[in-house]
Amino acid sequence: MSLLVSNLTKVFGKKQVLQSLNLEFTTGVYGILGANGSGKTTLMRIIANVMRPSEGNIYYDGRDITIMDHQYRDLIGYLPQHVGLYKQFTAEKFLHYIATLKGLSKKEAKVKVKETLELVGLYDRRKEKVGKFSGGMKRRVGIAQALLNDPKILIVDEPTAGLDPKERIRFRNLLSTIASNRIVLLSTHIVSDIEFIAKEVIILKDGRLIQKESPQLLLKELEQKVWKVIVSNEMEIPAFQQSYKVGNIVKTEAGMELRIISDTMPSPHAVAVQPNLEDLYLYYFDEEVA
Ligand SMILES: Nc1ncnc2c1ncn2[C@@H]1O[C@H](COP(=O)(O)OP(=O)(O)OP(=O)(O)O)[C@@H](O)[C@H]1O
Repeated sequence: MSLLVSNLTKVFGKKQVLQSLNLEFTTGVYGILGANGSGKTTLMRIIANVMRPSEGNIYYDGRDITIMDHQYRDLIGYLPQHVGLYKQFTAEKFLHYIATLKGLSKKEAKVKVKETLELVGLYDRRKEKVGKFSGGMKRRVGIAQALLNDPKILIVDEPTAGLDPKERIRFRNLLSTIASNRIVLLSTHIVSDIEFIAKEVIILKDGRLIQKESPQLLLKELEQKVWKVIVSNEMEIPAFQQSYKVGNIVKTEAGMELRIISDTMPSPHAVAVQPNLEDLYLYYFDEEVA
């Protein structure tokens, strides 16, 4: 199974939001990482076939998705950033309702609703109203609805926003399980979401592809670019912040320890340290880590 994004461009008015993107996906989780406004949602909407590109094509197993039309839609499960759940419905009733909208027969719906509720760990809570669920549980209902038609391609936009750390881990593991025989595209600006589960990380900046690599390779490329510098006087910190990207600053017995991302050694006493994905985010996006 393969999904090919070819020369994809999207323009809104005069603004070019996606610029000649070329990407290929096979089964597994792909993390789409980018700062706010980098084009993640636009890319996902186009792949989900709810928005048309200005230029370029998408091919599923070699076939243009515009020609496949509803056949392609049947292959897609999409969980947008903000999904409207019917709060008065129980989880089970809501899923039955969506199954009807997706054109499943009553018999198919019965099987799939049970199966997806079990998969997302909500079968025991199926009789409870969705409005009473926690953020994580609502996201799991969202995933369940996206999986009802047994999609080959699952697209989830910022799925862990607003979840607590425990819910986030649970959600990540769920996506990992689902991806064993599907393409899962996950957009996020939270680095830890993709650190452990993504086969590849796609870094978007201003609608351009900056990197597409496994997390391991991306980190390897950062070796000798992440440094630890200890300063004895706090007054020295602003000078480093002006000249370099400075990550965490920690107070230690030896003084203030600065984590610095720099292609060159930032000070004669700097020591190279093991890079992590937070460093990667700072390296590519000159911003605070979310
Ligand atoms: N329908 C639209 N009309 C005009 N501009 C749009 C439209 N949709 C998105 N944009 C603009 O396109 C750019 C990319 O938006 P997009 O939502 O794809 O980014 P994103 O990476 O998903 O950001 P976020 O993380 O904030 O959701 C933004 O500058 C946004 O304002």
